[in-house]
Amino acid sequence: MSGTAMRASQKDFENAMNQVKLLKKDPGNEVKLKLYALYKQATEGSCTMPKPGVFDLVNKAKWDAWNALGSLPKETARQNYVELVSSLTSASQPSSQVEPGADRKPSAYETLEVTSEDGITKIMFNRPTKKNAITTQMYHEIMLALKAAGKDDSSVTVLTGNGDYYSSGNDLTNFTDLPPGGPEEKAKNSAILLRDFIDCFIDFPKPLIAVVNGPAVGISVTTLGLCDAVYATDRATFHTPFSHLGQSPEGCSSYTFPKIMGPSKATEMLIFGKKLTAREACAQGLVTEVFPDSTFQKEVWTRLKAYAKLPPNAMRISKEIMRSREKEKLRAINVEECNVLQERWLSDECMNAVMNFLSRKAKL
Ligand SMILES: CCCCCCCCCC/C=C/CC(=O)SCCNC(=O)CCNC(=O)[C@H](O)C(C)(C)COP(=O)(O)OP(=O)(O)OC[C@H]1O[C@@H](n2cnc3c(N)ncnc32)[C@H](O)[C@@H]1OP(=O)(O)O
Repeated sequence: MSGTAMRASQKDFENAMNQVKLLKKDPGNEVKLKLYALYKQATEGSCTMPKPGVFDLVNKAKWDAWNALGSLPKETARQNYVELVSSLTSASQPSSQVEPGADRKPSAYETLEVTSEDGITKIMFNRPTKKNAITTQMYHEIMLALKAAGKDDSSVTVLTGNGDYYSSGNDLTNFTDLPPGGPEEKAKNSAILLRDFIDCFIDFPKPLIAVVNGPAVGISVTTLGLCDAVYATDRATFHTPFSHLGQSPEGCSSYTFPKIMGPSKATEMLIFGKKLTAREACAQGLVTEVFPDSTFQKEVWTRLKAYAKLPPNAMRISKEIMRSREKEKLRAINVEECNVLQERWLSDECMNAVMNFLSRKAKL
């Protein structure tokens, strides 16, 4: 088939189905759901299947995607399927032009961009089109990057985001990828993953600085309480909508937030989900300093480069003496929060909130 104006034939459709199997890169859960829905609509017509139960996350996500196509005609679904596959295959074609930096070593990370320069290791969340939401793969990559940065010869480490968001927190599609043991096994594995992830922050040996380039949500806010300094653009906001999501605090925030801002301000954030502006978060001690967005990057990086010239061993030792008394306590709090969350993730309140977001009924 050439051009999108022509109707896709059955042959085009079959070719597209074969091309999907040959895709070199996993197109991600959302695209796979779209492909599934279009395939079902093209071959069987509108969805008449009974809706799967709320705990049957994968089948429910598939059902939602198919059902959302309503009465889309079979021919249109076939056409859309062929076009979607075509866009995926052309995106994965190697470019004939040499990209700048093509001779650089391929990155060890798919979801991060990690660079080391001027004594600073910068770990940048790099899923800008998904507002840097943190997938399971990304949790693992951040842990690897932090462990490597803790041992490299840089003096300070920076966490930041690519694009307009710092991070929208946990990627809610993490809830749909169920192992054979179902939601219980997923919740158990996720609690272990979360505990190990947060331990990497607790144990990080050098100054760890968050450069908050835009809004931050959920776990990307709570981990700020474990960083050594937080610099934010005045465009940033800070939002922990745990109750809205049927969840409870993580990242040791049940301890660090009341300590930083006092119990009632922490209650507003962690229980009532109040979203703070950068200036409010600074007044409450969660943010170290706020900069105008227009000069944010320039001012912050000039300052960080100066800090990175300070003697690295002195900085390490000072951090150790400032933080060591709290480490055991933080680890214990981390375990406790993960245990509570493991139960919360299986609750109707949490499942419904996640499903509402995934079926596009709710946003924060
Ligand atoms: C069974 C147990 C499993 C448990 C697994 C958990 C493992 C560890 C958990 C640790 C706990 C962490 C707690 C938290 O972090 S809570 C916070 C979770 N985050 C959210 O609820 C944010 C949800 N996102 C939104 O409300 C909005 O996207 C936004 C951030 C307000 C931005 O809105 P805007 O209109 O500007 O942009 P879009 O919505 O169009 O976003 C662009 C695309 O990005 C996708 N997106 C954004 N954020 C997320 C997210 N957190 N999870 C998944 N996808 C996200 C969005 O869907 C758009 O995608 P599209 O272009 O394909 O439609």
